Amino acid sequence: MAPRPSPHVYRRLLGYLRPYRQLLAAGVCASLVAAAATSAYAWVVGPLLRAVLTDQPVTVAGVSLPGDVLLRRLPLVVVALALVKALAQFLQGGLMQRLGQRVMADLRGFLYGRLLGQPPAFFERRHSGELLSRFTSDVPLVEFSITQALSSYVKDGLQAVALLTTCFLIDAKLFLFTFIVVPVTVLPINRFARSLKKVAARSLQSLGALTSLTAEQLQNLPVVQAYGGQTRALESFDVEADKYLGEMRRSLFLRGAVSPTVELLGIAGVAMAVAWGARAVSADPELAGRLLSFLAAALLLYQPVKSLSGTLSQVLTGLAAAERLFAIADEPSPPDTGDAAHPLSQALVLEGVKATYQDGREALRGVDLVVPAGKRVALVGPSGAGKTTLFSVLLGFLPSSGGRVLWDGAPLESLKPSSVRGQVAWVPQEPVLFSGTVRHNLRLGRPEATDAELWEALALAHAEDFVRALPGGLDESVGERGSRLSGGQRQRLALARAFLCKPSVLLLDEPTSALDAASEAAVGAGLETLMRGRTVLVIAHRLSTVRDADVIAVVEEGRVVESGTHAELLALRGRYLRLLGEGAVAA
Ligand SMILES: Nc1ncnc2c1ncn2[C@@H]1O[C@H](COP(=O)(O)OP(=O)(O)OP(=O)(O)O)[C@@H](O)[C@H]1O
Repeated sequence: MAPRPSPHVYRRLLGYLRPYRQLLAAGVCASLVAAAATSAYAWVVGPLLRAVLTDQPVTVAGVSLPGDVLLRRLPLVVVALALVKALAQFLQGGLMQRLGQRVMADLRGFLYGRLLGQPPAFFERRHSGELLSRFTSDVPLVEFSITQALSSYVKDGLQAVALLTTCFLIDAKLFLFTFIVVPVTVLPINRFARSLKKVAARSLQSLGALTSLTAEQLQNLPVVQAYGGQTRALESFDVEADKYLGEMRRSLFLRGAVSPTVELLGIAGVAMAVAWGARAVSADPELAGRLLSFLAAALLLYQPVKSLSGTLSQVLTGLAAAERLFAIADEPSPPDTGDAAHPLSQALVLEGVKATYQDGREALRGVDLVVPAGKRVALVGPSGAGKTTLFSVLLGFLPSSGGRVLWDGAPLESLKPSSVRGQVAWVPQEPVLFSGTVRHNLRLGRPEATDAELWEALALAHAEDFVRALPGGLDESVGERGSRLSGGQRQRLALARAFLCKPSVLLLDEPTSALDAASEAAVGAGLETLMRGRTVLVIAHRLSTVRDADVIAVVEEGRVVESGTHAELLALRGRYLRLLGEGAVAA
């Protein structure tokens, strides 16, 4: 999807403020107080300086006061104003930061939620490193631009408006003369803004590529090292890093140029005011006090205007990042709607099922298969035949491009995908564990499971003894991807997790490789218990599994080419026999 234009993105970001209207209102109030206090400085500075420089009585707010009274009272007023301003700014900063943080937490949660709903095909098109860079680089940029922008736009914007109004009220003619330059500043800023946004988008893209490259090389470092690929890895890193540096150089140049340009134009305006004012004062000495207040207000304008122009460049970078975030979040995800799937009671029937990957490869070319409820069907076939693809279709990860899958007679598309997955337990060949405790890993499919249920599942998976022997028991941490457990132990935890889901259908990619004989026996015993009484579709790697199956389906080139019992298929003396001869199924 093409990135949306930025006004839309900005409006969309502002939409995230809606739930926090009160916080925003409180922040704006605090800013108003701070802005009023800043303007009041300008009003008192002129009379104060006049009282210091001359002996004559000075008029403040229509009251004529002698110089010594003014000198006694005005410093107290200045301190009081400073106090009010400091307090208001402190409040304003805190409130706006809190608001920005909440908005960003919502945005981050929204993005993550959208990612979690995407099918595997979405992730195949993107590098995980690139997606990570959205969280690690883009989200903080948006966050910074929102918190900074809110704070600065409200605080500095109000102060600038208050000070400009003050200048106008002090002397309208002088105001018009001085600030004639203001519209002139808008033109270069606008040009800067457009170029800066383009450069920011390019540098973010470049950073994403750099993150992807680094993540992939580091994740697979042992292989990179084993093949002596460090130099090549470093070279490709340097190429990407140079690209990123080039984009950043352009971005920093533009960012650096905004503030000085605004500053230069502002100072030119003030210089003109001084020149004009000096001439006007010689004609009208009464103007001197007003001129001092005017200049004080104009100089006080310097800080908010400088801060606003700095904010502008951050906001533009943040907008470019937000555009990238929304482009990802707006990718359509398959809807989770339809009828609820009930436990399978009759059969799972596949009629001419076809499936094509995004690159156009047709991995299933018309699979016909009946999996009767409560029976075991073993899939055998050479590597690349389409066995795993079949599981992807059944789990709703890959839509079928032809044919039908019927769940007790109901087409799979008519059933709610999450309810089908609720009925199905998928045990992949390589168990997937997450860093966290044993309990955390077991509860993946059933977060509400009690400890008693966890122990029951562990016992059924033949994993109870080893978990009891762990110092922390259920609270023992398993390490990243379960690295603190053996392969067999990881596999048995994965089985216990499947038990907890109480599935009616089991999709099993039989775990055999990388297990020693003792582990294999334990895992095999757990598997046997898991399969008992359930409808099982198993990608078989062991002869015993194939022999025990009620139906064996031989898959080749995306089709079921033979099916029957072990004895029937042996008698056929066809593909099955040849597969056994080729060692596709281990003894
Ligand atoms: N994500 C993908 N994108 C494109 N093609 C794919 C993808 N996954 C698998 N394929 C292709 O689809 C075909 C079937 O693959 P599949 O993984 O289903 O085979 P398999 O029978 O499970 O093989 P193995 O026993 O080696 O795991 C293969 O030609 C494979 O290259």
